[in-house]
Amino acid sequence: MLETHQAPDRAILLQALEPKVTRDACQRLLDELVHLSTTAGLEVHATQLLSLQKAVPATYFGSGQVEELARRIEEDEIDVAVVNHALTPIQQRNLEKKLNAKVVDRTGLILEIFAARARTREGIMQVELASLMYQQSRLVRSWTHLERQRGGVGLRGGPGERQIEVDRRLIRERIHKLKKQLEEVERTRALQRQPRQDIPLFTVALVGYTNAGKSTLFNLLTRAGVLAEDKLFATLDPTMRAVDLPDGGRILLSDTVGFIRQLPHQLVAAFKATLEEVMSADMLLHVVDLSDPEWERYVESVNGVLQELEVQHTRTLTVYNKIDRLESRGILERELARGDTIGVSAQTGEGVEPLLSELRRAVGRAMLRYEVILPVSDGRWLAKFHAEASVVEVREGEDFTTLIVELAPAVLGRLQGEVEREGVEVQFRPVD
Ligand SMILES: Nc1nc2c(ncn2[C@@H]2O[C@H](COP(=O)(O)OP(=O)(O)OP(=O)(O)O)[C@@H](O)[C@H]2O)c(=O)[nH]1
Ligand SMILES: [Mg+2]
Repeated sequence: MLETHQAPDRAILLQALEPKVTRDACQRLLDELVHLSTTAGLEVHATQLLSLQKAVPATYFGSGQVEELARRIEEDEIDVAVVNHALTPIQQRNLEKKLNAKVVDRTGLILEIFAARARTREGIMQVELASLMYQQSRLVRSWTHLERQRGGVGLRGGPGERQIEVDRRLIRERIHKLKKQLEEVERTRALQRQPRQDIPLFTVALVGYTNAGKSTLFNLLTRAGVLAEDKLFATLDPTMRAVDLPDGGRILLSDTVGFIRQLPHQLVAAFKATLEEVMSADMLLHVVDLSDPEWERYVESVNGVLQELEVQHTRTLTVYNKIDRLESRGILERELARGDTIGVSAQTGEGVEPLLSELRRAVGRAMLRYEVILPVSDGRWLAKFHAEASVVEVREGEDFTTLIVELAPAVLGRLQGEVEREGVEVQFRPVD
């Protein structure tokens, strides 16, 4: 683990210049790595692009390059080399030996960030599981690490195959146990969620590239005070809040973990449960940081993940955020002309009213609007409507109360059935 509580580790960030990729594109990947490394609590001392025709099996970079790097690392007293690629366990181990520094690859770095940011029990377990699965493939390395710690004391002839076996077994057992616990947590969550499926609240999930401003927008919309900071992955576990829309009506809004290009596959699997909220949402708000020159590329990555989650057909409104930072509004105007888009600044609040109205319209389209008339004395059914429907208006009469409610078709059917069975005096009338 990177020790973020002490003085930050000094890091050099390395990106290969591959033959088919332009120098500009590689530089942008390196810029993103700077962002990720800072988020992980590293002090970025230097960055370097290294030409690479083909990855070298033993050390990833070529031997001349590695020697030069080793010299620089020693001179500049660098603690960590971050490589913006997936290294094999062998490459990582060899590089650590030759560079005499800790070597972290892209997956390892993202795991570190996720581990530091996990909040809920489920999130923490998911990260541990992903990280154990990552370690499992790297056991050789963690074994050499153990050997170094023991300082060659020679426990029963020193750690050998037997020690690897023991470590392997321990990791396997822990993985097995975690998987079971996670299943249990997920079952409980599914149970807790069940009543919600019946509640006719329109569910909206915020999705988008990391740092796009989802949590800031979420806060603005809910005033819930959810953690928002200028670090990547500030949100790891989804948060859900009810939001009151102008002219009545409520939605359930959920904030989600930021997406990222090439999310390590171990994490995609581990975070599927976290993204369940996205998969069951009625509508997605795809938040885009329009002030980032890379925004188009990020939109593509996010769409890729949405496709993986099989939600590419869910109604999506693209929310161009951070418009307060734009020097010219030309791009914004061009993008807005495409439709199903809106420009906002989650920071200044600009554009939030139109966004709320847009949500209001979406709810209106998805839900049925009914006028319900019930006897004033019937407190039980009044409470039922408040609990199970979105009550837009209440008109108190002398003998009867009239409600304007919005509800999902399935809920309407169920409530009408109950009214009939119980023979209560409740009338429904559609409103357009
Ligand atoms: N100028 C400006 N900054 C913004 C705006 N919205 C968000 N930010 C800033 O952008 C940074 C990231 O915002 P977050 O809301 O944490 O982003 P996020 O999408 O939730 O990020 P992850 O949870 O890491 O995926 C913070 O420093 C915000 O203050 C905006 O409209 N304008
Ligand atoms: Mg966030």
